[in-house]
Amino acid sequence: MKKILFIGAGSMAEALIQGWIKQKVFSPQEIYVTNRSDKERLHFLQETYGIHCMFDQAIFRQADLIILAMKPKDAIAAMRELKPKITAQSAILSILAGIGIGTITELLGSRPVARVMPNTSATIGMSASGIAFNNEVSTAQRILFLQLLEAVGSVIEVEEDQLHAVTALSGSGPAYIYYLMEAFERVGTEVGLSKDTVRLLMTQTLAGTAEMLKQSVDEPDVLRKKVTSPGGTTEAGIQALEQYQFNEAIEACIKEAEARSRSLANG
Ligand SMILES: NC(=O)C1=CN([C@@H]2O[C@H](COP(=O)(O)OP(=O)(O)OC[C@H]3O[C@@H](n4cnc5c(N)ncnc54)[C@H](O)[C@@H]3O)[C@@H](O)[C@H]2O)C=CC1
Ligand SMILES: O=C(O)[C@@H]1CCC=N1
Repeated sequence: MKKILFIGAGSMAEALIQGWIKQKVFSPQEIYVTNRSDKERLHFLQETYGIHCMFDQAIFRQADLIILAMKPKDAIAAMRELKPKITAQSAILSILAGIGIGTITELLGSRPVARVMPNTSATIGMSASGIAFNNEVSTAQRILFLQLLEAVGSVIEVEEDQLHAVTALSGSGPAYIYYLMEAFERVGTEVGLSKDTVRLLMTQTLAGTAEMLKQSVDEPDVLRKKVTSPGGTTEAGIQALEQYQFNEAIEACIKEAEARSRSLANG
């Protein structure tokens, strides 16, 4: 039986735990989770998923895989605390935004490290993840890491430096879409629909356009123009988006998030 140890028990850790249990990648008995001090949170996770939150410190030395899932701002101190507790054999899967593999091996010693940027859609097995490996990761471990992320969504291998852009786009991406949905629901009710009606219409519209983008040979601009009747409603809506600098807003959103990821790397 494997031993998977989460250091950090927040929303992303829970998304992976829930996804991996649901997809039967790991049994609850194989998952151990700890955090800094929030025992109530740990008990919630134990009660909800049947994982271990109270366990012998020996688990740190027996862990086959350690998942770094604390906040970047807490990561350096957390890894300093962790180093004496673990052996050189444990592989690391880090989901820490911004924190480089070099920093991890500096603090935890040379060992196989996979750096992953998933997103919270891992909860329902639909994460979009980017992954990068250091040279210590064997071919077998690389296959295992990719299988772990494929079990909770799509995964693509990138250069480590590209993970800053991955974080800005798909790591943070769900929040941008939720923010968009909040606006649709706010304005949709102002123009006479119930919140539930807007939720149904717009979740289906988002799902449908996502599937169109996956299945169609057309580029997004071609698909957009197929919706935009000259002088019609869509044209009026797009003109309003241009008037309020939609493209500039999206550019700033992604570039600011990418820059923040790089700043997290510098502590
Ligand atoms: N929330 C998201 O959508 C995503 C988050 N991430 C990354 O996942 C990591 C966790 O993010 P969230 O779950 O959102 O944060 P969170 O704030 O919900 O959870 C952070 C966890 O780390 C624990 N922690 C802090 N210091 C610790 C220490 N010294 N030892 C052990 N545990 C410690 C906290 O107790 C808490 O359980 C971050 O590095 C973030 O960049 C990556 C992809 C998506
Ligand atoms: O907001 C954050 O920093 C984390 C990383 C990507 C999504 N959430």
